[in-house]
Amino acid sequence: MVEVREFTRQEVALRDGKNGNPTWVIIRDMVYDVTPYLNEHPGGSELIADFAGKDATKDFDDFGHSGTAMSQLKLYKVGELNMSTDPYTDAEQCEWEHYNTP
Ligand code: HEM
Repeated sequence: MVEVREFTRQEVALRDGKNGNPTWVIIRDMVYDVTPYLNEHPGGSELIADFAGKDATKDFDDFGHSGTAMSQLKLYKVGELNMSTDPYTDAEQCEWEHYNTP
């Protein structure tokens, strides 16, 4: 069985694109290293760089990215968010679930 790598939000936050760090983003509980994609992004590198080390789910969805964008994203997956250590408080978690529930 392939082992899924899990990361906490704090671990992802260390990959903030600064000081030579890679640029990781969280989208729907998945963790992506989009460093090689920054300069290929049709919306420009800045829009993604703003979310380096952070959760970009809402903004990614708000733009209404195509299926192509979603499949591009898959190429950069490095793991999943470790939900059991998620530091979100209950209230934040509710808000999170609110915009992630179809
Ligand atoms: C992190 C992974 C991301 C990937 C793989 C990605 C991929 C893409 C792709 C493939 C397109 C071309 C249109 C389409 O197929 O939908 C696109 C366009 C665009 N994206 Fe992203 N995107 C990402 C993140 C973001 C974020 C976080 C934002 C906003 C905060 C953003 C804003 C935009 C905008 C504004 C365009 C339109 C550019 C234009 O047509 O002038 N993207 N993106």
